[in-house]
Amino acid sequence: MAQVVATRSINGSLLCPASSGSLQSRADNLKPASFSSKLLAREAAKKKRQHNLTAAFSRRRIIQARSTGVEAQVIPVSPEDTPKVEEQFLHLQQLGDTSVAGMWSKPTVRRKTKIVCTIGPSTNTREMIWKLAETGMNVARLNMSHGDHASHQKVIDLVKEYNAQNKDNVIAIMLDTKGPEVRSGDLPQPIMLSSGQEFTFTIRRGVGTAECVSVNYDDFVNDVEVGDMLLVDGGMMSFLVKSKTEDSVKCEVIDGGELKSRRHLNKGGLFANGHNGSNFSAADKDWDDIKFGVDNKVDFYAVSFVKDAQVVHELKNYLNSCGADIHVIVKIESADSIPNLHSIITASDGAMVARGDLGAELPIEEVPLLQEEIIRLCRSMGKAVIVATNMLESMIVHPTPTRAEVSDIAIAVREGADAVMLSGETAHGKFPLKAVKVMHTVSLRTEATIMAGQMPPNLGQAFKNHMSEMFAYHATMMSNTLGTSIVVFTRTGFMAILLSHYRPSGTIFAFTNDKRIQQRLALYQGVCPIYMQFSDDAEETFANALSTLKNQGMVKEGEEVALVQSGKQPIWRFQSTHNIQVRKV
Ligand SMILES: Nc1ncnc2c1ncn2[C@@H]1O[C@H](COP(=O)(O)OP(=O)(O)OP(=O)(O)O)[C@@H](O)[C@H]1O
Ligand SMILES: CC(=O)C(=O)O
Repeated sequence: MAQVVATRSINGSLLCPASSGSLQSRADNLKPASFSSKLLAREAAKKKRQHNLTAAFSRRRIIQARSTGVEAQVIPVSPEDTPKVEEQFLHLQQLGDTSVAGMWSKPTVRRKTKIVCTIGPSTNTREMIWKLAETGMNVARLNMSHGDHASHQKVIDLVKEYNAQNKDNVIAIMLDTKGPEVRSGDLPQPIMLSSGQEFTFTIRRGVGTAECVSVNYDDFVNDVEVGDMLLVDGGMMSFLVKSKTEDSVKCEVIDGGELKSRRHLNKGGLFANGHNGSNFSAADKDWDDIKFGVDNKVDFYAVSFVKDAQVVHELKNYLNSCGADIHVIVKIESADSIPNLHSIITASDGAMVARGDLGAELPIEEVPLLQEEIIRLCRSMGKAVIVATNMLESMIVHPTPTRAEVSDIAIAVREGADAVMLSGETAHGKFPLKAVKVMHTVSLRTEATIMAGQMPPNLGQAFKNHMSEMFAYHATMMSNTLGTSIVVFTRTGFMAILLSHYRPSGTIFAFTNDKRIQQRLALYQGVCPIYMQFSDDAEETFANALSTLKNQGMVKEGEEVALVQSGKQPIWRFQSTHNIQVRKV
């Protein structure tokens, strides 16, 4: 039986949310901060800040004390990247977040758009994983094109250790497959190549000199023609093919630069015979990596160069056969995938706009249009969507971003991405923590200007026959109208993910009794996942959840929350199947 319980009367029409006083005041808060309002807010916060900073210092001391038992690790980043405590919290206060002293003060709480960080040499230590998590990382990405299983294992273990210690702020793990890509081989050190000089790519293994480097694709020589233009990393360097032998391709450097190890090669179009979306099953390394992910119970696979839905079905069948509950994010990065976008996304749990390769395979001017389209499609289909690559590229070497990069993040947030991703910025950049902080601050600021109720027009349509979708829709409407957060109980994550797709303006506090689900939910826009044992009694569980939120400073005494109990298999079926309530904390 469906039941809707409201413990207070709702004035005004749901269709005219602006008539609600609480919404109006929230709208006022969302207005872009003027200089004067910023100054007033600063004045008012001045006293509080003194107190908060003292608390922040003690919290930092606790964190430092926790890590003192750990063997010292070399952090290969600039010392400037270590944020000063004051600096760390000031920007939150400027954005109106005055709850910086509590354990829930972690930036993840208020920000809705999640941050994916690629872990590499700059960040693969215990200290840096901890710092990234405290600065705002929600998902740790492991790129299987680099490193080996031992190095990735170390990172997975560290993230799991962090999660075990910080139960309120868990980090999801995403394993990004190498895919059927063409890469140059290892070099003892980067080599400088100048325009006009000759350079050779060879299919011979293990070559890495100043004149010649190996390529990992046996059909490379057959696939390349004299006159072709080879692009490194999507165009950072380019090479004109001048001649071929049985095992090598001689080129003239057109756009020179620094060639490093394992660089991505494109042909300004497609390589044939499987590179650029070959059958996924053809890539043995990918299967080894997938199994590695199953063994380590990662949360997501990001699958490279998906060209059709078959690849996703194949992977999902495999995961079912070994009882692995891992979600599949398809990377949209090959020209072949574009005509099949709808079926690929339907088969998956979400998509990544992998702009690096997308911009190498298709004209770059198509990338922003495709980004908008892929986000729109994912949101209308209730799938997660991540925007990736070059978001803060200049911060690999500089401590501040370009203004264009800041706008890029703001656009992805406005378009409604679940997450924005950092690649080289956190993997091998000089300022990984500053990059996360910029992403956090820009996302938060942009979100503050987005008005409630911007759900995709056809989302409700697609789901209108399902009871839980109807409840997600109405819970969103109710919480938007009243200006409350939403509290939801979920064993599979389904209901929390569903709510996230409706993009309610308040936080979705998702209580789950499964730690893996808590981790998975870290990717989803607006969801704050909380682990809690459920009791047999629904009422007792609700009360526990509300007191947890209150005790941790997530909601205040007297505040109202919209509480949703629904889903494919409601938890307390015998008590009530579906209900939405408004409760006073
Ligand atoms: N696990 C790792 N070990 C060593 N270096 C890494 C690792 N992960 C990333 N890197 C470095 O960081 C760079 C940026 O990471 P990113 O994940 O964007 O890889 P990419 O090779 O540039 O592109 P793609 O995402 O298409 O694989 C890499 O080119 C590599 O130099
Ligand atoms: C992320 C990635 O693989 C790309 O942008 O190509």
